[in-house]
Order: sequence, then structure tokens, then C-alpha cells
Amino acid sequence: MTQNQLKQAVAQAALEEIRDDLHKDSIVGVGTGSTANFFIEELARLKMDIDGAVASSEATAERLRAHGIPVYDLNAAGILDVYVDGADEINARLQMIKGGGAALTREKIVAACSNKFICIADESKQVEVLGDFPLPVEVLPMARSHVGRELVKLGADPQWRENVKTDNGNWIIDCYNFLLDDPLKLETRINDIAGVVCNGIFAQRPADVLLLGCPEGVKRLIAK
Ligand SMILES: O=C[C@H](O)[C@H](O)[C@H](O)COP(=O)(O)O
Repeated sequence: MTQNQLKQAVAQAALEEIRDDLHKDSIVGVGTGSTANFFIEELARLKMDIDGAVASSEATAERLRAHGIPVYDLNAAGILDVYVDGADEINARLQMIKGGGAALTREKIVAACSNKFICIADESKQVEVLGDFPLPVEVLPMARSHVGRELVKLGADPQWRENVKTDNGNWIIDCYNFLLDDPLKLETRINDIAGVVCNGIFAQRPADVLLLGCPEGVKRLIAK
């Protein structure tokens, strides 16, 4: 199976996972990225049976609208029953690195407002220890150099993702060679640096369910 076929399989599995709980008032949280895009295709099949969606990025909002799915502001939607999104890396505790597509901040906010976070990923995203994928950190532009220096002190090799501006008008620093043996602690520590808006460690709010696409089928995993 190709990687795209695995992504499509987990997107279909996510829809099956939530289908029975959907109703006319349902507003579904939808993530960002190539795997989430497959989920949008699936969700569009049920658009007449739901109220709409909350998007974790402008790109996702545009794609949802193009499929005729109404997009709600998170403040109007309130607490969501479910959020479906991909990941760049995920471990056995269902802690993740996210933000390869620069959408980490809005993703983290929508995840925080959701009762259930379903992560959909192909098997290449499953790792024992997070950190091979460079950790994205969203920063206020004026704080880029300061945050970079502080990240070096924490042991990272930070690199500015030039020519990328987030949906919030900020910049991204990618951290290479970070030791992520305690994701929860590092998530908090990075957030404490002045000028950091958000970092791509999702440990305070891990996923609740992982639907992992493998050649032998979709595995349903919960946190160990
Ligand atoms: O900022 C982007 C998001 O965190 C994505 O969920 C993540 O990068 C995974 O994207 P993809 O499904 O394209 O691998």
C-alpha cells in the first residue's frame, strides 16, 4: 500500500469511529495536513448529517468550505465532542510532535477544547521516542533571536523556517537534535520562554485514540 492509501484508510476509520455519535447539531474539530485532508473528503460525505466543523487552520477552513461544510468560529462552537487530526510523530503514550505544516497553535487550541482527540496517521509516524522530527516552535517575530538563544541553552539546534508565516502572523523555529525524553516537562519549559506562542509538543493534551495505518490494516490504539 502507498502512504496515501494508508492515510485514506485511517481517514475512513476515523469517520467510522465517530459516525454513530454524529447528529444534526454536531460540530467536528478538523486538523491540518495531508492526512486531515483525507478526513475532510470522508466528512464531506456526511455533511447533510452534521451542523459543521471548526478548522485548525485557514487552509483547512478553505477546504471544508469548498466541500460545502460550514465552518464555525471556535468561540461560537464551545466544547467539541471530537477533534480529528494527524501528527508528525506519535509515541505509545499518544504524545505527539505536530506543526510540520505550521498549524500547531490553532491545533493545540482546538485539541484543548475537544472531549476526544483522534489522531490519524500512517505507520511511519509511530516512534518510541519523540524527537527525530524537528520540533516546531511558533514565536512572535520580534522574539526570534531571543527564543533561538534560549532554545540553544536547552540543548536544541534551532533553525528559522524562513519564508513561512503562520495563520497568526508569527514565525516558526524548527528545533533539531532535541532530547525529548520528558515531553511533558519540555513542553512547559519551552512555553516559559518569553516570545514563544506555542510549541509542537502535544503532551499536556495527548491524543485519546490513535488510528494507525499499516499494510495489514488500521490499528486502533489507546494510550499506554
Ligand atoms: O501543522 C501541521 C500539523 O501538525 C499536521 O497535523 C502534521 O504536520 C501532520 O501532517 P501530515 O498529515 O501532512 O503528515
